[in-house]
Amino acid sequence: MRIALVQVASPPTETPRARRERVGAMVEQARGADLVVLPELWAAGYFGFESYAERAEPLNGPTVTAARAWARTLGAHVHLGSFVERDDDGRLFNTAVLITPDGLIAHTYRKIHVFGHASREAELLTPGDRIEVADTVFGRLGATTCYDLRFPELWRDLVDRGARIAVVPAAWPAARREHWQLFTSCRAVEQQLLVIACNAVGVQEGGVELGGHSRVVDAWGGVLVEAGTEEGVTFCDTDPADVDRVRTRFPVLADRRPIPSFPPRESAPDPR
Ligand SMILES: O=C(O)CCC(=O)C(=O)O
Repeated sequence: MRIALVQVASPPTETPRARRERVGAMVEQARGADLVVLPELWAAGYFGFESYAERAEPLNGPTVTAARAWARTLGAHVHLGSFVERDDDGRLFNTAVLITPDGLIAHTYRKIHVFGHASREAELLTPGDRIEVADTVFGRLGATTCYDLRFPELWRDLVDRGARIAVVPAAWPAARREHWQLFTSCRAVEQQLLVIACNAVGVQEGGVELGGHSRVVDAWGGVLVEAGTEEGVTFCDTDPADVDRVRTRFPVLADRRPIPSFPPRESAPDPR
């Protein structure tokens, strides 16, 4: 399996159409990959909160339509990262989408843990309330988006649903890059998954610098590839069956035990 991580910048002055065309040309450089992965909210720009409403689109809007065409042209799966989705009731979501080489939507995931620290995402977007996995030629796959990396219970749920691969689109700031590296490695080892994590780069609204360092981490914790802080395409070759080999050789997941809850959850103190 050849993976291409497409690290994208979203400069505030660029128009949506110009960005789609520029990113489309970058995706073209990923030709030969089986799975092409992009970051979180690259079309709107994660920190472009003022434009979320204006740039929100339905699932058949310009961003997903462009990504479906890229998938067909490359004959590859394209995980478009995520985009600001507007549903029929006018609610906005941070929605990740996987597209097959035929241009069909194989999987969507609306980010559950919307981010509210020096971020207006939690104010503007509705959190998702569903976790789903998709059966692909690479194995069963799920997605979690950026801040979701900090919530291992979501990841364990993916494992319980049979996921072998987790794709993580992100707009993770450079200021917390060590956390990004730590959590992507940690989730891979703890959940025994192949983690494919694609981050944004560049400086966005408010002067926030995104951290790059998109990476692929195998189920043993090996960092198979790690990009730098520039825009561009980074390739990684791996065998997704390695996940099963790790789970068989070191069957931690089979050793799980029911955990008695103390104090009872309803009387647990507020940790803040
Ligand atoms: O958790 C973090 O430090 C970054 C989260 C974030 O930027 C996001 O969810 O978009």
